[in-house]
Amino acid sequence: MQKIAVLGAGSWGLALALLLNEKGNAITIWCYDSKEKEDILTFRENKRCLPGIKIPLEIQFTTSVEEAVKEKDVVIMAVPSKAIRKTTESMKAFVAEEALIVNVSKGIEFETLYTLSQVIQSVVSNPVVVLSGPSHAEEVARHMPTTVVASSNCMASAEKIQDLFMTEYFRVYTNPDIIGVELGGALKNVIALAAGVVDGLGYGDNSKAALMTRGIAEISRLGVAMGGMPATFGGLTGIGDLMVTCMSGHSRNRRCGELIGQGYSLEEATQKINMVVEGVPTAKGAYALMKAYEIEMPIIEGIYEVLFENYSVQECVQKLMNRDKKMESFD
Ligand SMILES: NC(=O)C1=CN([C@@H]2O[C@H](COP(=O)(O)OP(=O)(O)OC[C@H]3O[C@@H](n4cnc5c(N)ncnc54)[C@H](O)[C@@H]3O)[C@@H](O)[C@H]2O)C=CC1
Ligand SMILES: O=C(CO)COP(=O)(O)O
Repeated sequence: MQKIAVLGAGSWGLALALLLNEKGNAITIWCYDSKEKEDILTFRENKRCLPGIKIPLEIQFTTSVEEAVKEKDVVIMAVPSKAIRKTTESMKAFVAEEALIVNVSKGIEFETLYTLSQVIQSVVSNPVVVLSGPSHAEEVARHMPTTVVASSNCMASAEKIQDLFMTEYFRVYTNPDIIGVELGGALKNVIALAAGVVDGLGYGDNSKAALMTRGIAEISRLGVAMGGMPATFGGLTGIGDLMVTCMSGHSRNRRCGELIGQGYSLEEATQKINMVVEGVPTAKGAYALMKAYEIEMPIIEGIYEVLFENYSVQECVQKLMNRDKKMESFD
């Protein structure tokens, strides 16, 4: 039995907490929002983001970071990417030196262009493991077979997390390529916004397949330039996560793109979804990385222009389809 803190009471934090609770661990969940905590305690459910999933009484909730992380063996970071640095700073004084930190959030810190494990590692010296892959909370919470990857610079830590999370419905692989794993998980959210635009515009499967295929080419081009291994982008945290996010009815990023394709503004779309849409801030980081590494990433550039430079989705499609003719390439 491990003592585990889960920081974040949204859909992913809760789904993973339920799994770890089923395996006999002692779970304390930190809520950022006291109203969210009260609602969860009243209904034993988070009706905003994981309706219909009951939360057992033995799972504890607190709004104190100190109470959540003190004397815990494992701390799971399940807050939005923009809050990773602040949340890590707030737990620094209380987290045990030997506690394993598991990041399950997906994004890039815009100010530093760090991956999220790099952000955590810049604040605390605990070993950090990233858990990523095609895994919607709504399905994991209903025990639907799911596969993910645990990645770390320390393989022994990745293997501990593999053992901690493995169940009959949740299969965990390890992969030592942490930069490749993190970039795949973060960047696919931007491509998923584009896939949603395809749905919103009423285009078909041809367009979606094109976006996904050329999207993974863009992700791996940048990922390899940043030190990732090419094979990682063909794996669960690359093409696997891209597929689930671009095709799923659960995907917040795809749905946000769909609303934008239907004519809603970015603000209206994110308000309607009322859950974190990581592709939006990540588009800014991805665009800056594209410039910094001088990599061609036309889909990511197009989404950036739609979100932040007032381009219409029609202009974006036209620009993509009328680029200079070229040979198909994957590097
Ligand atoms: N939902 C899913 O199926 C999956 C989500 N993820 C990732 O997990 C992370 C969390 O996503 P979800 O649980 O879906 O989000 P959510 O929108 O369901 O919940 C976010 C949680 O963070 C809290 N929060 C909001 N602002 C905060 C702040 N400034 N500081 C600290 N906490 C704050 C909210 O109160 C809420 O408990 C994201 O990076 C997402 O990409 C990864 C895999 C699957
Ligand atoms: O990362 C995810 C699934 O692996 C969640 O993606 P969405 O935010 O698009 O729902």
